[in-house]
Amino acid sequence: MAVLSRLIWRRAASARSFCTKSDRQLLSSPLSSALPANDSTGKGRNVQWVFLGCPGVGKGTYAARLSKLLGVPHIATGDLVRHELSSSGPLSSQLAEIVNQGRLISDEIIIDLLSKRLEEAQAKGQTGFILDGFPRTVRQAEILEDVTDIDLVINLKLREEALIAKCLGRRTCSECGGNYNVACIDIKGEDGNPRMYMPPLPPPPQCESKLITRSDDNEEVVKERLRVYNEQSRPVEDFYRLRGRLLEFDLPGGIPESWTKLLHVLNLDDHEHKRTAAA
Ligand SMILES: Nc1ncnc2c1ncn2[C@@H]1O[C@H](COP(=O)(O)OP(=O)(O)O)[C@@H](O)[C@H]1O
Repeated sequence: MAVLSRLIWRRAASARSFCTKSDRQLLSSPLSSALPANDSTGKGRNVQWVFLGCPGVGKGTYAARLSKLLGVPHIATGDLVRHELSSSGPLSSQLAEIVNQGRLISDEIIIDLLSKRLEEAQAKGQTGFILDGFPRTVRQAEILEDVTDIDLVINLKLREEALIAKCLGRRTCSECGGNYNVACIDIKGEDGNPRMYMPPLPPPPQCESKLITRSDDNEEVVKERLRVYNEQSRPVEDFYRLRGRLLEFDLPGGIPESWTKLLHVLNLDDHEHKRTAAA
């Protein structure tokens, strides 16, 4: 196991006072001490952001777009877990059982997977990241807090009926890895809530026959994941709210509309214009 993983886990497993100063320096170095490729924070490094939100809300979609825009890696712990599942390594069957029941895998395993991914980023000289799907428990948030200086936490929000439909409509192309959604969500406005319309995101013709559905995207498991989110991950929102770092974002509709609004609240509309003009 990599040094960082060992140290982070030792940190997680022990009391706060356990770590020596040199441990602390080692712990934080992969995330924040290398020279920045692009200092977009004024802190001598690139952005270190987190996406929170229920299953199906679109964390992956918007985190991937922002990471491209800001030139930082998009690190999704769900992808790290699925990669491990597909590797048929020793952990694979243990993880499959947990994921397919809609439960969370242990803090120890997820931190180990994340540490390895962060070390790869460090080796490439990357100083920022957008995390998606981590932290999911208050304990994970505390560990992250000890080793990084998270700038911003974006909490994506959508009505529950839309979340379930979106999870059930998710498809991935088994060849190119592209993500699509076949659900057409149209919830009429009532009780002061506006109408919510999210058109499908259909695959291109060459992917149509190669679409696969995640094994945990069936109704029973999605409902369990939502229950687990409310029980174990909702308190993470309060963790960051209390620290003044939580940005609440209600998705207004489909991707074009939501992306424009998100860039606006993040003060990044200009960034997008410059990038499009330079392309
Ligand atoms: N931070 C984490 N802690 C524990 N388990 C995790 C974490 N991230 C991902 N997982 C596991 O991987 C599964 C898939 O994660 P993800 O793709 O992020 O799903 P979702 O669509 O529910 O947001 C989760 O249901 C959980 O079992």
